Amino acid sequence: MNAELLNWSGQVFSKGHGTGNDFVLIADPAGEQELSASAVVAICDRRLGIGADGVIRAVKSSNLAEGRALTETAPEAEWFMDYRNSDGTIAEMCGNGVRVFVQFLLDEGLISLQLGETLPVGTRAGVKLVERTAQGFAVDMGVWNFIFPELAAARGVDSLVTADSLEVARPALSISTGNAHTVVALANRSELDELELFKEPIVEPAAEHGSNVEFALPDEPLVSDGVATISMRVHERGSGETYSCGTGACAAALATRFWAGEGAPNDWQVNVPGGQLQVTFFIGADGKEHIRLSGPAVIVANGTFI
Ligand SMILES: N[C@@H](CCC[C@H](N)C(=O)O)C(=O)O
Repeated sequence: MNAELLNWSGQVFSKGHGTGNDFVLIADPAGEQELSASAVVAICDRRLGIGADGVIRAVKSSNLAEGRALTETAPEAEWFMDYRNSDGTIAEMCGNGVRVFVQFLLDEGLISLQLGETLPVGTRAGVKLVERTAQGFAVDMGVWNFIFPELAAARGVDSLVTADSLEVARPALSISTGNAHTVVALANRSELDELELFKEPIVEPAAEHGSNVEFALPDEPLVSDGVATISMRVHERGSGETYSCGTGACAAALATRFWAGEGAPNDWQVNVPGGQLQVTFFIGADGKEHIRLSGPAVIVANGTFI
């Protein structure tokens, strides 16, 4: 037994996923559980631990410094999603994780939320509004921005991405949807299927703290019945290739809409190895464009560290 896991003896957890992006979830309302990087690595180890793309700790916002900072402006965000990548690094936001987080709070009896009701959730990328829907949850992910706006405006791309299976470096566009993403458009299905993502793709120039890299393939035709569809695979910063990335699906839809030009729709379906996500762009009450991400959230098991 890994010594890190012994420290967790008696702690209960749940295992869940959103379109195959999987997490170990822990309730720690009082913020008493120390979540070291090495403990996260041990928990996420798929052979020696439980196995997951990340760990999510549910803490009352008032019991965490980052949460307290948020509640000064948004006191309604009672719960904070403390998200960690499988390599132990901290990430600002997780689009799949936030849906699974709310399902976990519901299953644990920590909140009540009827269909159509919305829960404000504190994250390191601000407060996200999570609505319970018949299919799972729909999240107002807030506003987005280009990471290198001058380059994006001048050239439509801002960096080059090198991945093992691609013979030449590909032009890409970097977008923040709360966390950093770099999106590459692929030419055909075999490029997507044969993509080699064991090694981290190289992005030049890189975003300040690195980025998640999405490889997107537009459907042909891109738009059908007013909805644009793309397929995507992702190499996540701090977790490697995953079956899905919610914030990444938003970035891939945004980049493809940008490249498609005027007239591209605001409703997108993003097919990922673990399922399907819906992304919609809309104008929020603040007059700015927001992203709405919808998809399922599934808890598959509850357990106890021994
Ligand atoms: N899988 C998540 C994103 C998790 C964080 C990411 N790896 C990062 O470091 O930014 C999602 O569904 O958005």
